[in-house]
Amino acid sequence: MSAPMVHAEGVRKRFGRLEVLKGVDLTVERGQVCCLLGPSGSGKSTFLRCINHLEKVDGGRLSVDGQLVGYRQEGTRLHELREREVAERRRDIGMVFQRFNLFPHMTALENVVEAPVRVAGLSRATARAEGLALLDQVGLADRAAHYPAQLSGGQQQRVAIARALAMRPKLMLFDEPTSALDPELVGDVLEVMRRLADDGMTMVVVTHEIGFAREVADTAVFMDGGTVVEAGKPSTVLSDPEQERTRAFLSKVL
Ligand SMILES: Nc1ncnc2c1ncn2[C@@H]1O[C@H](COP(=O)(O)OP(=O)(O)OP(=O)(O)O)[C@@H](O)[C@H]1O
Repeated sequence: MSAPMVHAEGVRKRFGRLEVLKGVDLTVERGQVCCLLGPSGSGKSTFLRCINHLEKVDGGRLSVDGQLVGYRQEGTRLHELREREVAERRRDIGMVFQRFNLFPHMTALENVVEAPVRVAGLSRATARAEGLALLDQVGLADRAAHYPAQLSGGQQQRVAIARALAMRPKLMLFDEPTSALDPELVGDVLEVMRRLADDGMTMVVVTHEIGFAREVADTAVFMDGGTVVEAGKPSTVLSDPEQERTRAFLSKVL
C-alpha cells in the first residue's frame, strides 16, 4: 500500500516564544480532500506552510508523498535538505493563496506558462498548449491575453489555480482561496476546486466555506490552539460534532 500523501505525527512549530503548532496529527490519503477549519490564529496556515516547506517543523514527523519534509533519508540517517532539494520537492506541490499574486506585467497565459518553461524546462510551445488547456479548464479560455488588472478577483484566482496546476502537482494546497473575493465571485472559484476534487486531485484546503467543506471534503478537520480538536467525516464534524469546542466554533460561523 502506498504512503498517504500527507502524514503528520505530533508536528510542532514555534515562532519565538509562541508555540503555534502543539502536536498536530493528521493524515490525508491520495485523491482525498481535507478541509481545515478553525478560528483565526489556530495554526491552519502555519501547518499548510509546513507541508509546503515554507516553514521549518520544530518537532514531530511530517511527510509528504512518503518523504520526510525537510530531510533526505539515507539508510537510518537523516540529512537536512539543501535549498535545491527543497525547491525540487516543492515542484510537486501547488499552492494557492488568499491573494493571487499574479505577475501584473504578464497576461493570464504568460502567468501560467512562466514556471513550466523557466523551472521545469518545458518548450514554450508545449507549455502554451498546456496553459491554454488549463485556462479552458478553469473557464477562462477567452481571457488568455488579458492582464491581471483586466480580470476580476475571481478570475485572477482561477488563473492562480491554473498556474499552480501547470507544474502538474501531486498535491494542491489552498489557503483561504476565496476570503479576499467579493461574495458573488466565490462560487466560480469553488466550482473549479470542486471539479479538481472530482478529477481525483489530493487537496488540503484552509477555508471558512463550511458548505464547500460539507459537500466536497472527505475529511473535515477542526483546529484550535495549535492542535487538531476533531477530525472525521464532514457529516459528523460539521453537522454533529463530538467536541464542545467544535460545536461552539460552528455556532459562531453558521
Ligand atoms: N512568521 C511568523 N512569525 C511570528 N508569528 C507568526 C508567524 N506566522 C504566524 N504567526 C502567528 O502564529 C499564529 C497562528 O497563525 P496562522 O496564520 O497559522 O493561523 P490561522 O489559523 O491560519 O489563522 P488565520 O485564519 O487568521 O490565518 C498567529 O498568532 C500568528 O500571529
